[in-house]
Amino acid sequence: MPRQTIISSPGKVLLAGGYLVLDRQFSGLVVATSSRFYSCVTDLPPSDEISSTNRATISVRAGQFPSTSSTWVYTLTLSGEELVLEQTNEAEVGKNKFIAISLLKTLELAYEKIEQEQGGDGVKAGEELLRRVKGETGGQGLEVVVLADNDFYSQREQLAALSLPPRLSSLPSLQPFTQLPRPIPQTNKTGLGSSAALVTSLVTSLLSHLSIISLPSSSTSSGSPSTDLLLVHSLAQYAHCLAQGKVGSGFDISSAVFGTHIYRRFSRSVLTPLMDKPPTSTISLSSSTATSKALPWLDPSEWDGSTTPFRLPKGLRLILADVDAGTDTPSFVGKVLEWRKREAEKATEVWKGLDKANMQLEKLLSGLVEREGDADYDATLRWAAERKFEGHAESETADLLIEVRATLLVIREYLREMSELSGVPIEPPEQTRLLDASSDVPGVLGGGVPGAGGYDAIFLLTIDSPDVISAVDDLWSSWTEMSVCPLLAKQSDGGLRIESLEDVKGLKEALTRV
Ligand SMILES: Nc1ncnc2c1ncn2[C@@H]1O[C@H](COP(=O)(O)OP(=O)(O)OP(=O)(O)O)[C@@H](O)[C@H]1O
Ligand SMILES: C[C@@](O)(CCOP(=O)(O)O)CC(=O)O
Repeated sequence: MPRQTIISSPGKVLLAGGYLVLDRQFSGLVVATSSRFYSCVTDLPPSDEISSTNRATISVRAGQFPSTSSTWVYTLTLSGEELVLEQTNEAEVGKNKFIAISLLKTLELAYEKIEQEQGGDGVKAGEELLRRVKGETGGQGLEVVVLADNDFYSQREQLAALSLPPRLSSLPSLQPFTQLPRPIPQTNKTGLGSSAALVTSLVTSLLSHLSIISLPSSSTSSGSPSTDLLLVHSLAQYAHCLAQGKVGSGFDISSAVFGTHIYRRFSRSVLTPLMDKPPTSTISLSSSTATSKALPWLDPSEWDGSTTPFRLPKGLRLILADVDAGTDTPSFVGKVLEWRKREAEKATEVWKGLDKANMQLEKLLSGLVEREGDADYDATLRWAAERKFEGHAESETADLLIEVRATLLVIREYLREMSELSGVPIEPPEQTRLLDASSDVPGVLGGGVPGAGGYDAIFLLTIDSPDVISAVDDLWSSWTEMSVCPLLAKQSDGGLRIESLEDVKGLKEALTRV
């Protein structure tokens, strides 16, 4: 049996803090999802041909997409004082920047770690890295298969093909890792952060497989993270920023690594020296290039972002929907920030007010977490599932639920004000109507547009009761103004996870399907 390493990362929902979280003064509430992205690394067997001792193959296949257009093959060659990574099938399948950069930066870091451990002989460290890529048995290299839970991509067509309506109750009928008909660029994503979860699981599975790091069996933001986990975080942030061509806030990578938490970003200057390096596909093994190493900049002690523990209270549920209004997602961030610059005084007022409401939401949700053990907690949630939160507050838990509802409305008001002032449809009127109607369903606390907003998605925070969920499902399936397709995902606290093949439903079948 060839050696195999499987790592998964959760998707994300930025419940509160969109735009604000780009600025270190403010933080955001990021909730990880139960839907995950998997990266499976397996040793390739030795080849029958006389394989070159100074070369290894690394192939990465997006398992649920057409394999002819979704397998990227690279060779890693040791040549003098360099390791060179080259894609061999670019003419046939094109590039996948997120994969190519993740591979290169992971190998670069792996090389630097080995060099550090071995006391500084560059070429020897390069040889050792190549040996690890080829595995104990001297195989051809590594085969990676990446697979995302169905939620990451729109499943409207797949449901229609099974004659199923786009309802929550239909989703379990889809095969896990359902095969999608078109290549990735022609596939609609749902906003769970496929590229961040891909990069995070990919770099971690490779570092782990090459014995560069060792991970705890599960990672959440509650315990203090290990140095290896923090290093994975900085590497994934770096690779993701390079592939995106910009330094975003990084909340998506942070939740892919640590799970649900309150996120405060790292200073852009942490990554500037690495982002400014000229692009290259080689790793120099010469010790005279010590100044251009990545490791010193990725050292966790240099990173000033923070993750503060936070989770949704027991008995509440996050429901998500992919809203396909048929619009392009324009570059909202640039326009909003332009407006913020132009009208600094007004924007600061809005930013501060919105931040206060976001932090109030965090305080109320944490207040509910503290009450989870109270004798009346479950009964109060049952009460809330039937009422529309009007009327007399019957307990402190009820007070908190009512306040959560009010605070979600305040946050939405601020986002609409931002929309109006900046001219960017963060919560456009179509979404307002959908959110208002959804918030009117008994047992729904409220909702909003996650992250940057727009027409793409909505989230609801509800009492986790089958009646409430099916009432939401009914409303959404009868909604005519836009097509609303629910996702299966719930909130989940965990971040990166080591997986075993048997424990993930459908994974074994998906890995053997070509
Ligand atoms: N299953 C996959 N296999 C390989 N690459 C993928 C896969 N899913 C996404 N990608 C990569 O991520 C890119 C999409 O990244 P982009 O940053 O545009 O979207 P995103 O913000 O992650 O989207 P969303 O949040 O909607 O998932 C794709 O072009 C592809 O390079
Ligand atoms: C607008 C912004 O704050 C959030 C974007 O979130 P999302 O990708 O729409 O979930 C940008 C960022 O944080 O990088």
